[in-house]
Amino acid sequence: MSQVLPATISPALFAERADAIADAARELAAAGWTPATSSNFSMRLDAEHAAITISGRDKGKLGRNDIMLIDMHGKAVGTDARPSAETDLHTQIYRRYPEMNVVLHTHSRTQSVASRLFAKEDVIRLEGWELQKAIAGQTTHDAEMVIPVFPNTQHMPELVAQVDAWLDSGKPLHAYLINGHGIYTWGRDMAETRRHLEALEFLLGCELDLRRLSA
Ligand SMILES: CSCCC(=O)C(=O)COP(=O)(O)O
Ligand SMILES: [Zn+2]
Repeated sequence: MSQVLPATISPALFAERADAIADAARELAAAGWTPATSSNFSMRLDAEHAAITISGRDKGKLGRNDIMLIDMHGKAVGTDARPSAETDLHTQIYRRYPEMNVVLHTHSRTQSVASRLFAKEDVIRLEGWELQKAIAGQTTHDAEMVIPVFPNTQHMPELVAQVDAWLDSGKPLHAYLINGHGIYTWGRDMAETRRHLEALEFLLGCELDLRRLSA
């Protein structure tokens, strides 16, 4: 499927972002965090557009042609390809956080198990871990960082509404889990977002170990 770009987006910029998404996806897939075609990834191109993974593709085998253009309402632009089923969660972050340029969503085993275990409490409270400082704006292990766990649903507007409600309440949000599903996190660039994802994977694993050991 071919991608036609609007005159305002240079082919070089689209290619650079598509390659960055595909490279990250291959590495995350190699870590086992994108089983069975799961997960989706996007990068902002400008105020109105983002590049995002085409739905259903094997995230370990992505190339430039597996990435497509969408507008900030999640509509395909210049292609008949179908964007990720979870596109609305990406565009929501871009609309709510103009400074954020990358959104990564994965389904690792640790993320999936933690989402089920902590769903009973609605949130995961991280405190006392030095690696919390890998999240932008976190300056000490002493501060509590709260990661919400939202109920899963196949009805995307409900998920979007849950995230909106959290943000509208004024609580900070660096990432969230969806129960039985996976994690979403974001950042100003790919390196920052990868750092967030890796730190959260590690911290969730530590919390699971603590629960296991204190059982
Ligand atoms: C087989 S995974 C189910 C859908 C999902 O959760 C996911 O992350 C991948 O969906 P996409 O449409 O982005 O391929
Ligand atoms: Zn998913």
